[in-house]
Amino acid sequence: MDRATALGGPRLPAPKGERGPVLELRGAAARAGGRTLWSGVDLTVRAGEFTAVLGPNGAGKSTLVKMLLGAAPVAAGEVRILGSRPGQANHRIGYLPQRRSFDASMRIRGIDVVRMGLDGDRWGVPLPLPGPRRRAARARVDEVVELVGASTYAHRPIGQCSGGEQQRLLIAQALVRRPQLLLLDEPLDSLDLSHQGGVAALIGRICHRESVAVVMVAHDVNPILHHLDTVLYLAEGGSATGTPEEVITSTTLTRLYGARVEVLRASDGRLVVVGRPETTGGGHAAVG
Ligand SMILES: Nc1ncnc2c1ncn2[C@@H]1O[C@H](COP(=O)(O)OP(=O)(O)OP(=O)(O)O)[C@@H](O)[C@H]1O
Repeated sequence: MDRATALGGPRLPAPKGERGPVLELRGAAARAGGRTLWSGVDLTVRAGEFTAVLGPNGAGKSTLVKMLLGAAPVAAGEVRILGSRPGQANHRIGYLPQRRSFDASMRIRGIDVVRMGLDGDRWGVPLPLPGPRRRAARARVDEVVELVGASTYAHRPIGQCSGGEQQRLLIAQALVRRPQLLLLDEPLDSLDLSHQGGVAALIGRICHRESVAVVMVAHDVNPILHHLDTVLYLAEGGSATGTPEEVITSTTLTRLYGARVEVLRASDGRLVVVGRPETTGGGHAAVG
């Protein structure tokens, strides 16, 4: 299941251009605050694949995302994104950081927030463009707003949009430059259940229909379970990689945590982890 063995050793093969994997980690390790957060991580993500990064608070999930953007060092092993080292292909990556929301008094329109993703400077004032480029930019913004189903509220001040609507607009912003990889850090956090389901389905659709590779940090796997191809579970400094059916099992999580953990399936199909040595208040009712 851990793919290190299947892929044979820590060295990465030579880049294969656009047809190669979008993301590859081989024997990768992360350090922060003077300690190793995780090590020996192997992961391959290809175009159109949806990967969830799960694990308890403090396991180093956000640090992984920062590492992929070149904002946190690779402590050991190899990491390659779109054939380059982390940080060198960021213009081809759409990124949605953790816990971003807008104050109710924020007057800027949703559509302008989306447009900022196109201009590169997400929080600056868009530069005036010559006519044809301006029209192309406007068409792309409209296209992506429609893709995320935000057309009816995109012209409202973003501060007046609901959390789920804001999240859709931010996903549109991350998508507007046609990224090949979408990095999402807990995009379902703080959304109610119905919005979680809607945004999860949207991300699944973007991934599988538009062939965008998605790597998403999640606390609860349940809203995305049916859209996922791969799970990377980080805990206790180690990792497990594979399909959700391979990773989210009593056997795998017991091995990873080094303590008895039971995975139960509720009658509605939701997975419940019991006995996980949880480090914070996430509870035992979710997997992640
Ligand atoms: N720059 C830093 N300096 C010192 N410690 C750091 C730094 N960045 C992260 N850490 C620590 O590394 C650990 C992992 O942090 P990270 O944010 O990656 O965890 P996480 O799995 O995303 O957690 P959560 O689920 O709570 O968001 C935490 O203990 C955090 O305090």
